[in-house]
Amino acid sequence: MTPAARIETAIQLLTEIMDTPRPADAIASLFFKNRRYIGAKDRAAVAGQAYGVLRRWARLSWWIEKVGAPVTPRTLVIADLMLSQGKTPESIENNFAGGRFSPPPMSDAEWKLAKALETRTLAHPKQPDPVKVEVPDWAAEPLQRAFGDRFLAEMGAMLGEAPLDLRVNPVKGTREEAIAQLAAAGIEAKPTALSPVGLRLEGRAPIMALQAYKDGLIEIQDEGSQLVAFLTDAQPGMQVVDFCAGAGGKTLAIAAMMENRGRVVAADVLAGRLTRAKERFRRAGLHNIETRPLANERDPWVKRHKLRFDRVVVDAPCTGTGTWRRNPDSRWRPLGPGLSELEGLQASILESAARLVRPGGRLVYATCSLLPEENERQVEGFLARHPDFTLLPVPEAWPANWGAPPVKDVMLRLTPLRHDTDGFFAAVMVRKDDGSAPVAEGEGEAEEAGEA
Ligand SMILES: C[S@@+](CC[C@H](N)C(=O)[O-])C[C@H]1O[C@@H](n2cnc3c(N)ncnc32)[C@H](O)[C@@H]1O
Repeated sequence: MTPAARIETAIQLLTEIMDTPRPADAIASLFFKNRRYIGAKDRAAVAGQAYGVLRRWARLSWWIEKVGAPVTPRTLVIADLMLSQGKTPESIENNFAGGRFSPPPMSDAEWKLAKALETRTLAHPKQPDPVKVEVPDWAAEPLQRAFGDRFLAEMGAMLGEAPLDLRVNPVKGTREEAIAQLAAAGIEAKPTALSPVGLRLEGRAPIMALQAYKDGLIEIQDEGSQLVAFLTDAQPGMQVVDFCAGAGGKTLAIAAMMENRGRVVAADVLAGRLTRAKERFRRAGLHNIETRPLANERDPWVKRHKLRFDRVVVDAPCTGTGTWRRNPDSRWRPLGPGLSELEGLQASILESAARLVRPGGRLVYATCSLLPEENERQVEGFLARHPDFTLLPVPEAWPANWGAPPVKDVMLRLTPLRHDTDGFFAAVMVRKDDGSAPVAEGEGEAEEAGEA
């Protein structure tokens, strides 16, 4: 592809991302699937340009609006070429030559924009703090309140790309074996600092094409997500529910901890996600997982199984503010419910799922959000309504034989700045075992769960 064709294709991709209410990753993957003639290097360049704009969106938009131009995929790319890539207006004009494989010629407003940005840099001291660190309006106030004078540093650490983390599946092999297999494929992987079964790769690698992946020895999972799963301290033989299992990232880690013994129920309201998760369970060689599609969090299955489970995980739907490095588009186009709707849903899911926990059992509440409204406030509210639950500090919840706990705090709050993981929150609560809990109804309804 010529540089002009790459620019035009990036503008097309960006237009699809801005116009389609789906995650950018899904849109990009379909975009390239429909254009198989685009080779790997060109694909990387086109995606790099489009994602670069998504990562620099607020600062680019700030400049475009300052100059009085409309914010469009074309002006965003023009501003990015000027401010991030040091191009001149003339060189951009040369690429915007029209014809089959180039962007149509620049309008007067676009030319004026390019000229106005000559000698400028992306950052400007007059940019408001949220613009400097690419924080959208809907999240600025709660994040500023949460981080105080660390706001700029914490959010600044979310501007770059996330590393690629893997989790080694102990059912299939050791971390050393995985490192050796990756090295044989020319991929350097280093042990993660906090997860005892994690590996970190700098840069991208075609993981899914590797034999180690196909054999289930490695899975893609952020180190923070691995740590949340380990806080269950799920033991072989236990009964566990992963209430918001989704595509099964944490279910896999939990079932592997249990060495394939006992039972894990992967539940979710999206049956399609559970179906996709089954393939991952199979690849991982895990046979102790059942799937349970739920109509909603108050599905009658919950009542029928109350007080039955040793461990219940609620990995609640959330704003995903902790994953902005991976999903820069989610800052600008939050696709699910808004914060206040999520707060109600999170409380309702926690309330219902808690019924499943047996006396002495654990309830792990987690999000990939950095917002206290979705995290500490939910846990505090739940504990105030349920004096039969108490908080178990992270160092006490952490499995005894898994090395040092990742943090010394009562609740787990991971951020890219401080832990070099995605942003994650988790709190572990235990139902008191003092004989005051109601007795479980009926027994042995395992056969009701779907086959994994
Ligand atoms: C953060 S994602 C889960 C990610 C997953 N645990 C993992 O580690 O890969 C939250 C999940 O909650 C599910 N969910 C949304 N509303 C729900 C509800 N009312 N009851 C149960 N699950 C729900 C969503 O479908 C989504 O899969």
